Amino acid sequence: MTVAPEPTTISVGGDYDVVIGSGVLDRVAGLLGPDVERVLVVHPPTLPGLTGRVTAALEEHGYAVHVAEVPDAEAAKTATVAADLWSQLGRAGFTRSDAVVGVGGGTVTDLAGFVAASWLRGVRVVQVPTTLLGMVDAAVGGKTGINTAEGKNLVGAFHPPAGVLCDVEVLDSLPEADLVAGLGEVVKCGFIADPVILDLVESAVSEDPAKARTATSPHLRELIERAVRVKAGVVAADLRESSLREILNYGHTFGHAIEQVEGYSWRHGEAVAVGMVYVAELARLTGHLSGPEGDALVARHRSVLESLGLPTGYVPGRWDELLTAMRRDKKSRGSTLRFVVLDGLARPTRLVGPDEALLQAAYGLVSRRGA
Ligand SMILES: NC(=O)c1ccc[n+]([C@@H]2O[C@H](COP(=O)([O-])OP(=O)(O)OC[C@H]3O[C@@H](n4cnc5c(N)ncnc54)[C@H](O)[C@@H]3O)[C@@H](O)[C@H]2O)c1
Ligand SMILES: O=C(O)C(=O)C[C@@H](O)[C@H](O)[C@H](O)COP(=O)(O)O
Ligand SMILES: [Zn+2]
Repeated sequence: MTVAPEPTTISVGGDYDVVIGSGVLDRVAGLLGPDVERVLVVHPPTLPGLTGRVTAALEEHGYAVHVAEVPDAEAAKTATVAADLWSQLGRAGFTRSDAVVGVGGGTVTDLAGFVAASWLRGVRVVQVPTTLLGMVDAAVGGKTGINTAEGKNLVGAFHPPAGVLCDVEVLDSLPEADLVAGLGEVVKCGFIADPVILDLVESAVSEDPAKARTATSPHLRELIERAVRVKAGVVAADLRESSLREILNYGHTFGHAIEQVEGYSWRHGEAVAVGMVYVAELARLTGHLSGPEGDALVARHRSVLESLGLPTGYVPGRWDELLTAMRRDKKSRGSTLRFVVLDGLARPTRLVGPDEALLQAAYGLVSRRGA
């Protein structure tokens, strides 16, 4: 019989904890604090069982629980959905000492966090991510937001959670494609900060490619913890993205552009995977990566992502739309585009205002018919 390892607690700058383990979902009440009376539990339509467990755990502790189901996936991250939640909070009389709990993937934690940030200018939020991507990235760090017709995450706030509960058991029901998309952000942490992540992924894939893509992979718990440590360290040092935090945006300028151009039919982690190959090629074209080592690092982007089943190419012929979307990236300053690129493995830096011809050439290097 294998015994599940004890939960791991990772502190984010001493401000709040991320708890990772089996069965930790039921600890939700302990994170709310003594003053809270009312709790709004925000969840997608796909998780009635998990939401019921969270709700029961809260009711057992005497909280007045209000449950709000929101549309699935990216359709949750709209002003209309946020406004509906504000109405629910208003009708139920939520005060500044009440709280929001987000139960779901990154789309739900982004929305729940934003609603908590904006209600009465900020109430407590506890995040219970139920996807790999939510656990390793979206629920940690206090970046909250919704989309507008013009682009991804264009409205939002920095609002750290009071705590994050990553119950790894819930990943058993996650569709494989969503698990793989979450591995895209894990791999990102490998390239920008912790290369052991890449070694672990590569060794898992060489042992058994199918196993590396499953929730029960023996490496998954370690990968989750390593990615959370990367994110926690970065956001503790630079919550408001004045500089260092931008490294977490590796691959996102092009990735977000794909998501928008594709009407959010691509998973975020898939689009970021292509975005990372795009910036790796851009780094080579601009001399940030050079020589055999640079070539090997670009090739490693493709090999590790493809070994997991993530996409590394995008269709040709969409340059104008992609460029328009990239201009709305939050790292842009005026008409100057800025990218996170690598000077080497785990050596992120900024590329400011590259020549448009090079941007388009990098697109040429990732574009493939049928991608
Ligand atoms: N705030 C941040 O720092 C940050 C970081 C990374 C990504 N994000 C955002 O996160 C979003 C992507 O998150 P995601 O990949 O989790 O997508 P998602 O929230 O759309 O979830 C993916 C799918 O999995 C389903 N699901 C969730 N948990 C499940 C479970 N345990 N079992 C079965 N099905 C389950 C959902 O209903 C959905 O259909 C994007 O909007 C992205 O912009 C935010
Ligand atoms: O936490 C961050 O900072 C990140 O950039 C993490 C990203 O993985 C995430 O997708 C984030 O939502 C992107 O933020 P944005 O500022 O580019 O909208
Ligand atoms: Zn992301």
